[in-house]
Amino acid sequence: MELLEVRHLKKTYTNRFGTNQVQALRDVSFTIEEGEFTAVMGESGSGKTTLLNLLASFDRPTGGEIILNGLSFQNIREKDLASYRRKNLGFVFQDFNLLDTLSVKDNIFLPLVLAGAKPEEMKKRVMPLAKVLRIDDLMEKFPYEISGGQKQRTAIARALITEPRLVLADEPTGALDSRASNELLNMFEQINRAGQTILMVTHSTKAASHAGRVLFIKDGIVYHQIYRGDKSREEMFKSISETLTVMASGGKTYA
Ligand SMILES: Nc1ncnc2c1ncn2[C@@H]1O[C@H](COP(=O)(O)OP(=O)(O)OP(=O)(O)O)[C@@H](O)[C@H]1O
Repeated sequence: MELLEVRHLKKTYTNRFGTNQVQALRDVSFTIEEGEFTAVMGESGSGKTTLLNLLASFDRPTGGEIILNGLSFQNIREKDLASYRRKNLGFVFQDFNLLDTLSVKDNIFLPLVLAGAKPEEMKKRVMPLAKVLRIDDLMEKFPYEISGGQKQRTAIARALITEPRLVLADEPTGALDSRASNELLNMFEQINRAGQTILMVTHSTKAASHAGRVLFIKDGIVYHQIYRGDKSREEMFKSISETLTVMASGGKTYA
C-alpha cells in the first residue's frame, strides 16, 4: 500500500526584502510504499533538509502536494498539524535532541505525554521497545550519563513509541563513530524488517547502502534512484558510489 505521495513539490525561499530567491526544490515527485526503507542523498545544498522539513510539516511548500496515508497536508488546518504530526510521524535527528533534565525513560515518554496518553499505556509500550534497542537497563539514567550510541538508540525509542506510520531520520549516523553507526543501521534494518517505514536523509554511502532504495536529489529534482533488490550491501554501496561520481561529474542518468 502506498503510504506517502510527493507530487511536484516546490520550495522557494525568499529573503525578507523579497529581493533574493533560492529555489531549493524545483519539482520533486516520488511515492513510498508502506514498509519501505528509503534513503535520500544529494550534495550539500541540494534540498534534502528542505524536503525533510516539508515532509515533517515543519514548513509549507511553495507548490505541489504531500499526501500521507491518503490525507493531503494542504487539508490539515494549522492548529491540527502538531497533533497530526504526533500521530503519524516519528523523528530521529542527528544531534539526538534529548532533554538533559529528563531521564532516558521520560525522554522516551515525551511524545506520549504530549499526546495525552495514559501512564499505564506508556509503561506497557516502553519496556519491549527498550529491550529491542538494548537500553532497558539505562532507563533511570540521564542523557549526559550515557554514550552517543545509547543516546541515539534512546532517540529511536522516542521516535517509535507512538507507533508512527513513518519515521523521518535526518543524518542519524552523523554524530556517531563507526561502531555506533553500524549498530544504528542494523537497528534500522531490524525495525524495518518488522514493518516500520523509514525515510532517512544521509551523506553517508555506507548508511544509504542499508536502505532498500536510494533517491538522489540534484538541482531540486529527483535525479536518479536505485533499488537494492537482490544486491548485497557491498554491491549496493558500489552502485551508490558510482551514481554519486556520475552526479558530481555532471553526467546524465535517469530517475
Ligand atoms: N531558510 C532558508 N532561507 C533561505 N535559503 C535557504 C533556507 N534553507 C535552505 N536554504 C537554501 O536552500 C538550498 C537547499 O538547502 P537544504 O538545507 O535543503 O540543503 P541540504 O541538501 O540539506 O544541504 P546539507 O547537506 O548541507 O544539509 C540551499 O541553497 C540553501 O542555501
